[in-house]
Amino acid sequence: MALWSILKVRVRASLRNFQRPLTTIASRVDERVRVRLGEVVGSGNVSSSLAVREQHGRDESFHACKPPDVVVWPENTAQVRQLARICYDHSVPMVPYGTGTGIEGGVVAEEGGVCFDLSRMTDIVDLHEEDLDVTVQPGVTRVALNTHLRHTGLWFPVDPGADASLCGMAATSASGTHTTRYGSMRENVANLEVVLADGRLLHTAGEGRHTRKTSAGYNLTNLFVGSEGTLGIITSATLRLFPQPEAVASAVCPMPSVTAAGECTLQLLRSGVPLARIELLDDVMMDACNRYKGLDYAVQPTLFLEFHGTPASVQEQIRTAEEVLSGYGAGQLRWALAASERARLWEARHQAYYAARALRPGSVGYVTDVCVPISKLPEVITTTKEDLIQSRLTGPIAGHVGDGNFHCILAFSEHGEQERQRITEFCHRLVTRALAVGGTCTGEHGVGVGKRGYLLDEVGETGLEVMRQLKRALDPKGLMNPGKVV
Ligand SMILES: Cc1cc2c(cc1C)N(C[C@H](O)[C@H](O)[C@H](O)COP(=O)(O)OP(=O)(O)OC[C@H]1O[C@@H](n3cnc4c(N)ncnc43)[C@H](O)[C@@H]1O)c1[nH]c(=O)[nH]c(=O)c1N2
Ligand SMILES: CC(C)CC(=O)C(=O)O
Ligand SMILES: [Mn+2]
Repeated sequence: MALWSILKVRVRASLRNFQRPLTTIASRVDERVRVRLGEVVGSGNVSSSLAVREQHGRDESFHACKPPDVVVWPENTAQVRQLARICYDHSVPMVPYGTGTGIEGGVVAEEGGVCFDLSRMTDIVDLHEEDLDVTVQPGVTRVALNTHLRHTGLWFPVDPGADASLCGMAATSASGTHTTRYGSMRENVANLEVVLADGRLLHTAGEGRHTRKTSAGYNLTNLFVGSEGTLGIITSATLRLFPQPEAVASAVCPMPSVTAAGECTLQLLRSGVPLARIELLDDVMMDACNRYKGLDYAVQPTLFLEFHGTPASVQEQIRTAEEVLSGYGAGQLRWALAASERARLWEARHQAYYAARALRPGSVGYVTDVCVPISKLPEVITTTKEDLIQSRLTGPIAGHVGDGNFHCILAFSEHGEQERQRITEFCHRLVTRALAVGGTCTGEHGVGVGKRGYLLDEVGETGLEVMRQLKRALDPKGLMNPGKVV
């Protein structure tokens, strides 16, 4: 098929996703099943109310709501296993739900079924301070964990903007602004407890094991990291912890262009400065953040930087970074040294999504999430900025540039058909551009329903077939979060 025809088919498929109305799929959960589910969790922990189902049938993205038939709130792993067994016996789909902050429609109940809301499993089960690790249940969020750890001198660094559940973060292979230094969920999960579709219990690294490394057999832990609820329900995660840095300094640094910011980022990474954070916000994003958070930063492409270490090492890192920055035309750095100032700065970055949408009150957000080899970042981000202008789209750019990962946040009105089409076409061009230079269609948000059409291009026929074989082996009836990823 000619390239143009492929593009048209893809765009049409994406538009269908956009336009799908809120639908209620014929219930596959009959009264008999509902009663059995209620017997496991108790009547206060199961609901078929439309409001509750609609709330669970969508995430924070534009993807159309499809409510599950029933929502259950298990309180422990034994209950999750019993519920899964009932669903398995009756061939009912299961959709795990963390905090619903996903961006690719991961919790949308494509085929109805039972939504497992895990927010009532909130125990921090095992904290091994000497081993630098902790085991948490799926209702524990990243902020709750770090609040709990505050007085231990330890912390968990993976920080998506939202206060997501840590098991949901494992399920989507999330990352955040600290990933450039501390890694994403892929590097920071040591073990997972998983309830499989038929109710069996799996410990991906063996029960009770929490080592820094292992070479014992297949890496089942990282099979489940990023599996988006399609292989099983994560009922606990063992996570690596880090000592809280002794000294921290953050800075805001205006740059002459996104190209200069991208090239400067590369040079900073090559210089060996162990940057704790390096984020790019373009001029439109800076304007949005200023307005949304009442800030007064210059409206131009800007790097947000952070350095961690001993006081002496932070000073040295800053000296090297300033030398590099000045070579790329950086403006005056504005420092945020007090904890409260730093918190304000990073809160503005974490809420970039809402700031972008506030540029158009009442809008919904379409978020892109490409990641490219870091050497390709300046070129891809520059072309993307030009494409945005040519397409007459308002799409602030926010990037975890230290990882080669960036987002355009396209705020649009649900009623503007032509604009939707331009957005879909722009997003398709962006993913194609990223794939062409050895990149990925999603650096951190996952495939969900939004990126399914790109997996084949990215991993190839054999890659996709092996993924599907794994799925069939673990979920032979296709009940785990159907319609997602593969
Ligand atoms: C403002 C803002 C800012 C950001 C983000 C969102 C928003 C609204 N995100 C996206 C989102 O926070 C991220 O994908 C989280 O990992 C989602 O976690 P939830 O608990 O909300 O999962 P949610 O409930 O949304 O589910 C997401 C997927 O995981 C599955 N799932 C959830 N819990 C599970 C469990 N216990 N077992 C098995 N499957 C499970 C679900 O079935 C679904 O497929 C993000 N992301 C990112 O990586 N970096 C970022 O910087 C940001 N920033
Ligand atoms: C909604 C997205 C733009 C959130 C995200 O990944 C980010 O802000 O980095
Ligand atoms: Mn992000």
